[in-house]
Amino acid sequence: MCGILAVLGVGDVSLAKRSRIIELSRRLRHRGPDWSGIHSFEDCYLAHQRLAIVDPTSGDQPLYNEDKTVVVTVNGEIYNHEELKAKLKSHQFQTGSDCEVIAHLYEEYREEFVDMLDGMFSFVLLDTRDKSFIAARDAIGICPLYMGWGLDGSVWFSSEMKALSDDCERFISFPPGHLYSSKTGGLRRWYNPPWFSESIPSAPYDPLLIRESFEKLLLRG
Ligand SMILES: NC(=O)CC[C@H](N)C(=O)O
Repeated sequence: MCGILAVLGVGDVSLAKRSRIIELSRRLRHRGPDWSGIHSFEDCYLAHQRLAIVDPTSGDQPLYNEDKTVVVTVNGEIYNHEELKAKLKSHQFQTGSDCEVIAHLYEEYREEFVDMLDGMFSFVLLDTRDKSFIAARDAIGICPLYMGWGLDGSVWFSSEMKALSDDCERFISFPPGHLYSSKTGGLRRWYNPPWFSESIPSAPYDPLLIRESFEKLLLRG
């Protein structure tokens, strides 16, 4: 599981606001009993409740890039993290967490890396250099994510509705396979498999091929 809560642009850097966000993050404690973490940058807060799975000793979150200008809070598991790390030779990883790869991929590819991830995930990433942020959810929505808007102009993301419903004027269930970018201010679909198209398949029915494809998928899991 793991629980994530991110509050961006809340316009309040008081201790009272920080305490409120920690209190709200505690509402997700049942999702992650192993660690509680929070990173704040000006009026942006990223919190995490961790159920430690990959690298329990050093993978506490939020996670960062090398100089800590990129911060990320993640629920989920990135199955192909070793493969992706191998592509990021010039990067120095601080932990053995599968999720750290997200911060480094962002440095290389900006918003265009989400379809490189093989796994189940919901995450929020803050780039402190320009205070922009992105949030994304896996292709079919295995990991939950909600998004909300506060009256003060703040944008909220949470694994469960209960951490944002009291403080947001309105909120939605974050659509699976989508990415939110603060730069464009909107949601867009990152998951675009060829079978989303309306075209009717012309390949003849081949039960053996179907069986082999299913087996391949199961072995990968
Ligand atoms: N439970 C989770 O979402 C796990 C997060 C991350 N993969 C870890 O192992 O810590």
